[in-house]
Amino acid sequence: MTSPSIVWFRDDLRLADNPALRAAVERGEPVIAVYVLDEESPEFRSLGGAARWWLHHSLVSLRDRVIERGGAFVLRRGAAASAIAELVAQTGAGAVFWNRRYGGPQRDVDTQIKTSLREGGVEVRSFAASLLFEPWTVRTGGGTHFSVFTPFWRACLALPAPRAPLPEPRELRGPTRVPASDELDRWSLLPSRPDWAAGLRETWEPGEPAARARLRSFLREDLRGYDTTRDEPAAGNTSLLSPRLRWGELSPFTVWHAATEHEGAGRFLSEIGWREFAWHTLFHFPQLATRNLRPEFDAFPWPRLQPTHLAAWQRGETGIPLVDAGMRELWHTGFMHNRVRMVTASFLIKNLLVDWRRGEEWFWDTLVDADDAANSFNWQWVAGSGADAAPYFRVFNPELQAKKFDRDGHYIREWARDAPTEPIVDLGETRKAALAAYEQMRRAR
Ligand SMILES: Cc1cc2nc3c(=O)[nH]c(=O)nc-3n(C[C@H](O)[C@H](O)[C@H](O)COP(=O)(O)OP(=O)(O)OC[C@H]3O[C@@H](n4cnc5c(N)ncnc54)[C@H](O)[C@@H]3O)c2cc1C
Repeated sequence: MTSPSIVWFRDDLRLADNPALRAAVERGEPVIAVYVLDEESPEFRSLGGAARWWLHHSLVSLRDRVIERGGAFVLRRGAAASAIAELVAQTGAGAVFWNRRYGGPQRDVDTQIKTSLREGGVEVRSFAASLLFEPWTVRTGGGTHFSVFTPFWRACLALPAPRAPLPEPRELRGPTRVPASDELDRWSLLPSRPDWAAGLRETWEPGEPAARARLRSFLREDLRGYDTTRDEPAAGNTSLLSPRLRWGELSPFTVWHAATEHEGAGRFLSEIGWREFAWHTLFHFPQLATRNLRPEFDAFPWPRLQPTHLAAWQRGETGIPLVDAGMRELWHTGFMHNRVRMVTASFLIKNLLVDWRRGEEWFWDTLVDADDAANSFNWQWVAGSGADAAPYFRVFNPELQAKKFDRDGHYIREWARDAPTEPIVDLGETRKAALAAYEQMRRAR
C-alpha cells in the first residue's frame, strides 16, 4: 500500500524553488499535485477578471510540466478545508505539504486544515517560499513590527541572507490511480462574452518557463539602466516580474540570488523589499484592503460618489493625458507602470475625491499582478492612510509628472492618442478642495 504525498499549490505555481514539492519528492511516496479554486472559505476575496485569466494559463503550464515529469495533477473547487480532506480520504495520502500564505483568512484556513489533518494522523508541513523574510522574524528594537520602510529593510538586510533557491525536481512519480480532477475549462476563468483578453494575450505568456526567461533578459539587458530610468514609463526597463511573483512562477529567493550576482542591483532589490514590506504589513493588519491603517483617516469627509467621474477614470476619459494613458494601458494589458499607478491613484483620490477603496477594487479586477498585499498597501500609501505613506498634501500634478517622466510624450502617444482633451475637473481647484477635506479630517480628531 502506498501513502501518497499531496502538494497543495496555491500562490506558488512553479516547480523550481518549491520546498513543499521538494519535501514530497524526498518522502519517496507517489506525488499528487493539487490546486483548489477556493471562493468559498470565509472572507476569501474572489479573484478579479485579469487575475483569473492569468491563473488559467499558469495552471495549464504547471499541469503540463507536472505531468511531463510523471506526477499527477488534480484540480478541485470549493472550500479548501473540505476539498483537501476529501482528496486525502480518496487517495489515502499520508502527508500534505504546502508553502505558506500570509493573508489573515488564508492563515485561518491553513491552521484549521493543519490541525484537523494532524488529528487524523496525516503528516502536514508548511514552508517559507513566498517571502524572503518571515513576518514574525523582522522586529524593531522594541519588539514590534516596522511601520517605516527604510529601517524595515535595514533590519531585513541585517538578518541571515535569504537561503539559496532549490533546484527543480527532474522526475515526479504519480500514483497508479490518478484521482478525479475538475476540468479547467469548466471553471470559466477566461472571459468569453465578450472576450476582452486580446491585449493580455498579446502582452503576456504566463507560466514558469516564460517567467525564468524574463528574469534572465531583465538582468542581462535592463538592470543597468534601471536606477536612472525606472520611473519613466516609456523606457520599458522595469522587470515586469510582478505577475510572476504574484503567482509564484518565480520565487523571491530565485530573483534575489540571480540579481545579487549582478553589480548595481541594490535599487531593484529594494523594490523587492517593498514587496516584503507590503506583505509584512498585511500580516500584521489583515484588513488592509478595507480599513484605513491610520484610523484618523476614518474621519475623512469623502463626498458622495459621482459615478460619471469614476467611469471616466476607469475608461481613461478624464481629459488628463497621463491619467488616461495609464488607465488605457491597464485595460489593454492588465498592467500599468508604477509611476503611472501612483499618478492615476492620486488623481482618483485627491482630484476626484473618490475613496481609495473604489480605486483598489478597479485595480483588483484589472491587474494581472493584483495581490492581497501590494494593491491595498499601495492604494493606502497614495491615500496617506497607509504605512510609511506619502503625506496627504503631496498631490501629484499629472501634468508636471508627464513633463518629468514622459518628456518626449512617447507613453502618452502610445496609449492616449485619441483620448478626450477637455479635462473633467480643474486640477488646481480640486487640489484645493482635497486639502480642505484633509484639514476638516484633522480638525475632527
Ligand atoms: C496604486 C498602486 C497599486 C499597486 N498594486 C500592485 C499590485 O496589486 N501588485 C503588485 O505586485 N504591485 C502593485 N503595485 C506596485 C508596483 O506598481 C508594481 O509592483 C510594479 O509596477 C510592477 O512592475 P515591475 O515588476 O516591472 O516592477 P520593478 O520595478 O521591476 O520591481 C520589481 C518587483 O518589486 C516589487 N515591487 C516594486 N514596487 C513595489 C511596490 N511599490 N509595492 C510592492 N511591491 C513592489 C514587485 O514585485 C516588482 O515586480 C501597485 C502600486 C500602486 C501605486
